[in-house]
Amino acid sequence: MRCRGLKKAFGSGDALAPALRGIDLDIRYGELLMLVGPSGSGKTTLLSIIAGMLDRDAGQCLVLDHDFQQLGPDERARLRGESIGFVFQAFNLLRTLTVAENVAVPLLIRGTLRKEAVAKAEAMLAAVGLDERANALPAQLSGGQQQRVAIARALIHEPRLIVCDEPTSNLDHATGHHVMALLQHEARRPGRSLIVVTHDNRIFEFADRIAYLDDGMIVSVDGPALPGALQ
Ligand SMILES: Nc1ncnc2c1ncn2[C@@H]1O[C@H](COP(=O)(O)OP(=O)(O)OP(=O)(O)O)[C@@H](O)[C@H]1O
Repeated sequence: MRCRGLKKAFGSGDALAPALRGIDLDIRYGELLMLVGPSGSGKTTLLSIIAGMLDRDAGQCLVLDHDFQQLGPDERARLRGESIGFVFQAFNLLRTLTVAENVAVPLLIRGTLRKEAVAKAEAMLAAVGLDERANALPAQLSGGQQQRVAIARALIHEPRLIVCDEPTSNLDHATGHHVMALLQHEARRPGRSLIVVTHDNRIFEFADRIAYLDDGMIVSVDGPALPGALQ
């Protein structure tokens, strides 16, 4: 992922409010990058542009060798569905499907047979410590358990880029560490990258680099320098 001079504002006229004011950022394969900064500093806006959910106003952004903004709606949806896994603050679980079926959805959409998809979902649920809840409905789970279901769903189709907005916000310390270890393991696999927006300083230790945002700018990047990157 490579962003240069990325700008985004919301509103118009007198109410125009810049959210990103020129972001330069690279993410390499095998890396877990955290985006950290005060509320309103632009973290979710940046994540949304990287994940192709929001258009930028200016600058460049190449994700998995594609510029989302140059793609039509079908191509965008296909690239997102195949190559990006999402973990949002709102878990967006489907209430009428079981936990295993929810996790299986990304595979079912891609045409995997139901039996195979659910078996994979059960294995992924075991990885997040929820195999015993596979047949429950989401409403029967705690917030932290639903968070882990959302993480299992984001990983099941082995996306090359995983974007997470506050993935540990509903988790206790031990569960948060367990989930971050799983995410870190995913980021280490060949051809993978992971971006985590977080306020949770208990998980900073899992980052390869931490980019600090303030007022729509990256003010510093901690961690090993990237060759050729603007830091
Ligand atoms: N859809 C929107 N419409 C108008 N303004 C928005 C919108 N989304 C974000 N903003 C504004 O853009 C700025 C950056 O918001 P953003 O949500 O990216 O910050 P953040 O760092 O993720 O904050 P938080 O940590 O509270 O989630 C804020 O001033 C916010 O009010």
